[in-house]
Amino acid sequence: MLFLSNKAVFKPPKAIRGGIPICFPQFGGFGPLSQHGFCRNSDFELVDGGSTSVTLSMRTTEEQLKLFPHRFELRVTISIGDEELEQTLEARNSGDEPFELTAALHTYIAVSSIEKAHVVGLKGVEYMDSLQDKKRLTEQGDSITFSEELDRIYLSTPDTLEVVDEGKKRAIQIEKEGFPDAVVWNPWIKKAAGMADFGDDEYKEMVCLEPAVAGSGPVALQPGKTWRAKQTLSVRQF
Ligand SMILES: O=P(O)(O)OC[C@H]1O[C@H](O)[C@H](O)[C@@H](O)[C@@H]1O
Repeated sequence: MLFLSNKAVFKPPKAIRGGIPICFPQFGGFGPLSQHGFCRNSDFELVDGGSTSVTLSMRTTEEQLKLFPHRFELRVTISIGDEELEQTLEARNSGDEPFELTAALHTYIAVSSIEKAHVVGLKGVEYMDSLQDKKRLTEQGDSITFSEELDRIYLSTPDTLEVVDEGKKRAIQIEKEGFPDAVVWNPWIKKAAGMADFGDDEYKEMVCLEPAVAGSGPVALQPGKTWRAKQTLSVRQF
C-alpha cells in the first residue's frame, strides 16, 4: 500500500523517501524552519507497543529549541487492523507561550503505474498551485490524473479522499480528521532525476496524498493544550 524508494537513505538527518514522513511543526516552507520541519528527522522513543499498535514520542531538544523556541512533545500512534492502518498525531505544548504549527502526514501511496492512477474527492475544491507561486485555482475535474509534475495544496477538503489505481483494481482511501487540507504531489521526470534518494523512474510508482494543516492557516496551540489529528488508510478492491 505504501511506496518506499529503492534509493531511500536510512541515515539521519536525511528524511526517508517513502512511507509516511511526519512534517511537523511545519509543512513545506510555511514558516521559518527548513522544508517540512525537523520531526521527520528526529529520534522518537517507544512509549507503548503491542502486536498491532505502537506509540512513539519525541520531545524538542535544546538544539531544536534554538531553531524553534517552543517546547512540545509529539506522540505518534500507529495501529494496524485487518483492513486499515490508523495514524494519530498528538502534539502537546509543554512550554509557557502559545505557538503556531503547520503539519502533514506525507503519505507515499504505491500505485501500479502513474498513468493508471487518479485522485478523487477534490472536485470544486480551491487549491494553491505550488508550481505557480501558490496561485489559487479551483479543481474542475472529477479526478486528478498525472501527466506532468503536480504539486498542489487543496484547501479545506472533504475528509474522505482516494487514490484510485485502475491497474491494481483498487483504491486506497484516506479518511482524515483534524487536517483541513490535502497535498497532492508527483515529482515527474525532471524533479525525479534531481533527487538523489529517488530512482529516475520511480515517479511512475507513487502518488503522495498528504493530510495537512497548510494553506488554510496554522493551528495556534496554547500552553498545556494538545492538538490531535489522524488519518485512517484502507483499501477498497473493485
Ligand atoms: O523532498 P522533500 O523535502 O521530502 O519534499 C517532497 C515534496 O513534499 C511535498 O509534497 C511538497 O508539496 C513538495 O513541494 C515537495 O517537493
